[in-house]
Amino acid sequence: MIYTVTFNPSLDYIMRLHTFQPNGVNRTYDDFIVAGGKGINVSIVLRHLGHDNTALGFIAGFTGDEIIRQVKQEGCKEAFVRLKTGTSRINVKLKSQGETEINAQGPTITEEDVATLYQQLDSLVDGDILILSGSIPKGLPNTMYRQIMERLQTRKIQIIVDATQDLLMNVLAYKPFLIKPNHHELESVFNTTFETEEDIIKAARQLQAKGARNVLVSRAGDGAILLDEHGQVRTKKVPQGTLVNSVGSGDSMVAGFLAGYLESKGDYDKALAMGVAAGSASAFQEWLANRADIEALL
Ligand SMILES: Nc1ncnc2c1ncn2[C@@H]1O[C@H](COP(=O)(O)OP(=O)(O)OP(=O)(O)O)[C@@H](O)[C@H]1O
Ligand SMILES: O=P(O)(O)OC[C@@]1(O)O[C@H](CO)[C@@H](O)[C@@H]1O
Repeated sequence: MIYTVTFNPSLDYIMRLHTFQPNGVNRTYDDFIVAGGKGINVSIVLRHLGHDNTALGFIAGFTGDEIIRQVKQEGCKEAFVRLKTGTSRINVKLKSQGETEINAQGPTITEEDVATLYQQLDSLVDGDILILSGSIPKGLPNTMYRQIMERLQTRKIQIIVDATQDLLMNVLAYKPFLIKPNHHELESVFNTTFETEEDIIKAARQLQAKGARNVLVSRAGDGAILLDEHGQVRTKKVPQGTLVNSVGSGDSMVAGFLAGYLESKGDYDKALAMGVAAGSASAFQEWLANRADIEALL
């Protein structure tokens, strides 16, 4: 079974404005609200691709109810821990001349809530796949994902981590199956700016040396680079298309990569191709791509 964990789900409020003026009254010409949070996006795209999965994580308040409704509507199973107080966050995505995102902090998660998630994770068995994706709310340590991996280390569970900074670096010793930093996240890990593709590969190699089995670096409109567990470096350009909404394209890439890997029984060329196609298919439309959109780009 495939499980995703989203510690900090959201409703994404996508607003389109002709121009965005700070300190003024701005009005949208189009807006909509969709369930979000990285793990949830991965769950939805996996489901769109025909892969059953269960979304785990923490949900609170009326926003949480709407997130659950949408997750179920998309056909995903869910077993979110319902928090007793607070509300799941609303993240604002402003699309005008550029893209501005305002991601809220999210509700407080108590030790008791985390213990409930641990109990759920204790039921995972050999062969399961777990995706830990996105930020964690204030108050939780940046060792959170590492603690989960430590707890599961005696079982043969493939774990994918999409996180930034210490939350990501702390898991490497536990040999995640896949990590997917974007190139800006990789730059900030190494506190540098990449000039060439070779610079990116060098940095990704260092993460592999620290334990990550596969490193997939996404580069938005410049495609992606995969350093696979067999020592191969593969690059992929994006297909032609018009950017409509890039929110969730990285998560779509993770879902596409995993689906491609599973469907091809471990062929990394196919996994990378499906990952890029899924990322771009979502970037070229208002929301998360369907299987037909992804196959068309493949
Ligand atoms: N402008 C674009 N044109 C074509 N494809 C794109 C574009 N932006 C993103 N993609 C596709 O999506 C993939 C992931 O994009 P990106 O590197 O922006 O991930 P990310 O930063 O994790 O995204 P997000 O956090 O917004 O979900 C890219 O590798 C590419 O396949
Ligand atoms: O604040 P985080 O957890 O880093 O990112 C949250 C988020 O920006 O990620 C998704 C896109 O990848 C959105 O659905 C969501 O709003």
